Amino acid sequence: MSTQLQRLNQVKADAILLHDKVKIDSALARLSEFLTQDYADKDPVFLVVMNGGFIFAGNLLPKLNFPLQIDYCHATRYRGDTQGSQLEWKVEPHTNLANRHVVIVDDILDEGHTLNAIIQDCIKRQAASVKTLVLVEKIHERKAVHNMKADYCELTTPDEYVFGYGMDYNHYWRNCEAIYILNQPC
Ligand SMILES: O=P(O)(O)OC[C@H]1O[C@H](OP(=O)(O)OP(=O)(O)O)[C@H](O)[C@@H]1O
Ligand SMILES: Nc1nc2[nH]cnc2c(=O)[nH]1
Repeated sequence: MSTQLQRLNQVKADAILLHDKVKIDSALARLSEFLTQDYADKDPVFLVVMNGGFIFAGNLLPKLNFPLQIDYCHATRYRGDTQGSQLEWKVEPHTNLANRHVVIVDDILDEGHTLNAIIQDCIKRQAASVKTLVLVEKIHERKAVHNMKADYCELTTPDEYVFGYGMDYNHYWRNCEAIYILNQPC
């Protein structure tokens, strides 16, 4: 096995389990109830933020038994690193969001710069409403907007780098079915 693969396996072996599959599944069940109450009659667009949002969206959206559309955008500011920098738009939404109820779906609200930029973009596109749906919120005082919170979120993480369930470590391990805290020097 290459040293790179050995290193990646070691990262997973050393990581600390934060939320297991059972906990994530029950968070998804609660989210699907709230979203059904709020959006069943609203013809919403769920705008999935690539790459991190796709596993969360792929598991949650099939639980919603009402008409909805799915689009995606890709904005990144970590690029496989554990520290964020300038936000880069890679793909903008394709759907015309004017007068639509938009729910932005992402894996994590950390400092919130990514979600904030996408919210502003949806407002600029004249969406009727814009809400945020994230799998996990990181607890700290460095939010892009004071006290920023997602509209829909059922899990939190301490102020540590996490991976799994869509979130990467050096572009790997998005495929973990649980969420782990990285336990290596960054
Ligand atoms: O709240 P913030 O501090 O802005 O960080 C959150 C963003 O960081 C991650 O994306 P990343 O830039 O790693 O791109 P990726 O989804 O392609 O991995 C994650 O998927 C969120 O979109
Ligand atoms: N994988 C991952 N991506 C992030 N983007 C912002 N914070 C994080 C984090 O803790 N883990």
